[in-house]
Amino acid sequence: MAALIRSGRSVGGSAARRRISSSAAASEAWDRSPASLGREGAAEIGVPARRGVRWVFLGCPGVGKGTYASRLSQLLGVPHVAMGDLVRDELASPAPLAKELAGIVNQGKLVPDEIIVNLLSEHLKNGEAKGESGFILDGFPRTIRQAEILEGVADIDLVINLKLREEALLMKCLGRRICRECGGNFNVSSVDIKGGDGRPHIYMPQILPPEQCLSKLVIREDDADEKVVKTRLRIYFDVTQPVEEFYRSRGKLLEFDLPGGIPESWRKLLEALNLEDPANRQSAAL
Ligand SMILES: Nc1ncnc2c1ncn2[C@@H]1O[C@H](COP(=O)(O)OP(=O)(O)O)[C@@H](O)[C@H]1O
Repeated sequence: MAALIRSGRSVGGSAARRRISSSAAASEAWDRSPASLGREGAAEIGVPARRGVRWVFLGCPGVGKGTYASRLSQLLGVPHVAMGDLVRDELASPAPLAKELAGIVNQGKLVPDEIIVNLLSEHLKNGEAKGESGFILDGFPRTIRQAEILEGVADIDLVINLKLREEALLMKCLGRRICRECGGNFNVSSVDIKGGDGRPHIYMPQILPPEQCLSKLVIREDDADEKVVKTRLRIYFDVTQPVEEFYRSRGKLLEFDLPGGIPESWRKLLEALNLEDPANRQSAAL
């Protein structure tokens, strides 16, 4: 396990770990990000570039962890590490483990911690060898044991907990489509759930694929069956939700209720993180 995430400096050991507010954590991490530091500029004046952010995304299946983790990874210049993709790559490989994994994943169950930690460790080691620093983890940790292992090897700056009502999660999983060629993620369901009892109206439009992807759309096996999606949601509530408390008690959890579709949610997430997307600034100026 020692191989897992060795790169970068640690921002204090576990005893010295500070309780930091989420927005303070975000702006502190932003200060450390290659995007704001300017790697070339730093090198020119002889200052070594500091490490990239180490953030984690938590949230139920279908909530959109992949979408927002991927956008933030581009914005902050750190790798997006999607645990589900690492598992699916292993499934698609001729590795002897693939068959065993398929049985677990296609039933919506969690892969044993040891296998997951090995897959992640290997991936991060390869990234480290290529000079990568920092990460945005999506889909890890999913158990308290995984969170403890991660805590033993890396200081996490911030954990973003994405939240959405259960009815919407179910619709989003069942409507998810992936382009087998470009890997693009789309959704043929639109979510429109009335507000009431203090809950806001939720509207998330379909995310339709471009023409060239239309004939190449596939459905993930674990999204294809409502029973399997419900199993994944139940497992999240039983096994993964305690991980939220693990980070809440360490002052690292940023709770974020998705307000609607991607443009609105992305804008509000950036606000909550005290970040600015230059692409948004440009389009606002047009
Ligand atoms: N951290 C993890 N621990 C155990 N199993 C995992 C983990 N991450 C991914 N998996 C396996 O891969 C599947 C797909 O993961 P992911 O794409 O992240 O799904 P979701 O869309 O449900 O969040 C999970 O249902 C599980 O079987």
